Amino acid sequence: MTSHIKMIPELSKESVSMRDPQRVEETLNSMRQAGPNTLQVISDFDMTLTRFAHNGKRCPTCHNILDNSKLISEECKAKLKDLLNTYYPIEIDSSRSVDEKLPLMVEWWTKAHDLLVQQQIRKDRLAIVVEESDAMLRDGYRQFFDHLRDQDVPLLIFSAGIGDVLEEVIRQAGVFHPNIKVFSNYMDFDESGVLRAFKGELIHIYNKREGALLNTGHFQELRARHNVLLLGDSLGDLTMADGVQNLENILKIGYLNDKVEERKQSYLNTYDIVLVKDETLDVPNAILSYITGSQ
Ligand SMILES: Nc1ccn([C@@H]2O[C@H](COP(=O)(O)O)[C@@H](O)[C@H]2O)c(=O)n1
Repeated sequence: MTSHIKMIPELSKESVSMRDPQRVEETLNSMRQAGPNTLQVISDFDMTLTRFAHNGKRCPTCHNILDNSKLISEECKAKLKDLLNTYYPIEIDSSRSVDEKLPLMVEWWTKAHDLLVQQQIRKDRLAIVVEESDAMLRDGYRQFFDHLRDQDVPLLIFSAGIGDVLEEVIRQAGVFHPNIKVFSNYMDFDESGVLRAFKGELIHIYNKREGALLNTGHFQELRARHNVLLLGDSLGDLTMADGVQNLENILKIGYLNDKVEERKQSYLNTYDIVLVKDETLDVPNAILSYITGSQ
């Protein structure tokens, strides 16, 4: 193993796999030399910044936080559960192509959002359902968020979840710092605070590239930050940095949470560092400390 990688003991964790450690070393070296002023972090949210499981039990996504809450009728809960049981296996099915999955993912998100809109969800109840949920950020989250704030490194959270719920999760954890920007599906409430639709273009798991290209203003503001640390948990997350201007170095870290054997090769082919069933932010934190010269 090479020297820079040795400097980051977390990369020797059992959960870590790398297709090309040499490339990881070279990228880390360039990013460290360029320093924190040239860095931006782009991260997915559900199952990337949040835990996939805790004590053997699945943790909820933003959608699941609402789906399982007291804001949803029993009948609607059953329908949302049916949708999850139908479409989640498709999302993680490595035998189907993205082209085949894409329309089915649009179908899932659209049907789920239509059901949520029928539930007359009140904006002022979101905080309480997040509080009562089992949502959990990954271990080491405080170090992750606080370090990026302290180093003035912008964090873009790019999520196909629900922006209002996501924001509430990080707000309640006390880490919704001013360096954070969120691209996600936001709820549209009427004047009495009742959900009536979702705003803007739908973001689902396979159209993050289009979402990135719609937000050129954000990437224009960050044009001097040509080094990117990208964190994701699906192959769709790999396109989250497609709007970055003057990209020089990108290091992609992928969490492989589910169907590990079937999917490991495709993750190794596309992510620089693959974290298998790792519920922590230890590796991203160690890499950030290294790049920003804080270790
Ligand atoms: N009705 C739905 C639709 C999607 N999901 C899950 O949300 C995840 C997307 O969010 P990211 O932050 O990872 O972009 C995705 O992995 C779906 O499994 C859901 O739970 N319910």
